[in-house]
Amino acid sequence: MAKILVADGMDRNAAKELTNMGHELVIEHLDVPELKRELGNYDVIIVRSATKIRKEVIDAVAGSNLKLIIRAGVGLDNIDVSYAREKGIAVENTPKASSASVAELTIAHMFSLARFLYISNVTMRDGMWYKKAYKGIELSGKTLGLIGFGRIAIEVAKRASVLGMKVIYTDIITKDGYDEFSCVTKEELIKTSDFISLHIPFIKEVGPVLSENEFNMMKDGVYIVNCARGGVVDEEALIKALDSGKVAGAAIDVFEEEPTKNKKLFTHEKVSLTPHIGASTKEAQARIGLEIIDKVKEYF
Ligand SMILES: NC(=O)c1ccc[n+]([C@@H]2O[C@H](COP(=O)([O-])OP(=O)(O)OC[C@H]3O[C@@H](n4cnc5c(N)ncnc54)[C@H](O)[C@@H]3O)[C@@H](O)[C@H]2O)c1
Ligand SMILES: O=C(O)CC[C@@H](O)C(=O)O
Repeated sequence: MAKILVADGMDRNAAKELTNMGHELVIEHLDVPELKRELGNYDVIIVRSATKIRKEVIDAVAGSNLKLIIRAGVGLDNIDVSYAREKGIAVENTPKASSASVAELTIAHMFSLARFLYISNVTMRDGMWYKKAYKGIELSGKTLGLIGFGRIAIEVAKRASVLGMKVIYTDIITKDGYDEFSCVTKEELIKTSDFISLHIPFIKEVGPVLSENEFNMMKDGVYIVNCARGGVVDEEALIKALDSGKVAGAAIDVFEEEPTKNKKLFTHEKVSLTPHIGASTKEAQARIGLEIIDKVKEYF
């Protein structure tokens, strides 16, 4: 049986099930010095995005009891994965569970931008009635360009096409079986999309895939949605493009630093914001819980 540290919370039913299976669960968020001191006493740690497991933590616990790091989610950018594996610590994630939830948030953000939902909720609370200022657009008939065409983007594409959008995508890997959507080059996507939504991992060595150069190539009045990772869009270049009017609006769930301190971005009148909640639905968290149970069963 395993001693498991649940560092960033998890679905209550799944936690109960792990306990019923005989595992010992401690539910507590630890900071880096505490992780370095205490993580070696556990067999497994389960994290979401708040806990970072970097080289210094891995070095402190290498050769201890710790055998498995489970990322309750998709992105592994908060863990030094190859270094952990080099030190004999397995790393697993739960990649399938949240795709529908993130896709729904992406679509919600597109509506929010198109119809000023995010800003009219603010100004009306201040007693304003800016009816004339909020002349929106329909999503129907617009071109949605998806950068990355994996699990989440495919769910976005299906929903967007039902709304009457033309969906195009670009990916570094060829994707078969999606003839209803057009695969194009990144450059063509950037030049022809009315909405651009990103669904790729953040890779430090690659850096942002949308920077000043890409913004300059876009249609005037384009909308940007990022429910993928902070860092895949250059925040300063985005602010500049919003200020110039090149970008009509941006919806952002994920930030270069979280919680974000980029005041210019989070107070911008053309930005629809959520605090990294793509996977934060009851259904996604319940499915993630089930995937976690399967992962623990594989090892213990
Ligand atoms: N906002 C949230 O709460 C939330 C929740 C889950 C996942 N995510 C993010 O969404 C990302 C996508 O998740 P997924 O499950 O669809 O992953 P996935 O692995 O199924 O799909 C990612 C796709 O991006 C492609 N890709 C990678 N780099 C690319 C690049 N530079 N240009 C074009 N294509 C590229 C890959 O080939 C792959 O097809 C995750 O990496 C994660 O960072 C965010
Ligand atoms: O765990 C979270 O809160 C976010 C998860 C999400 O970004 C992911 O990559 O799965």
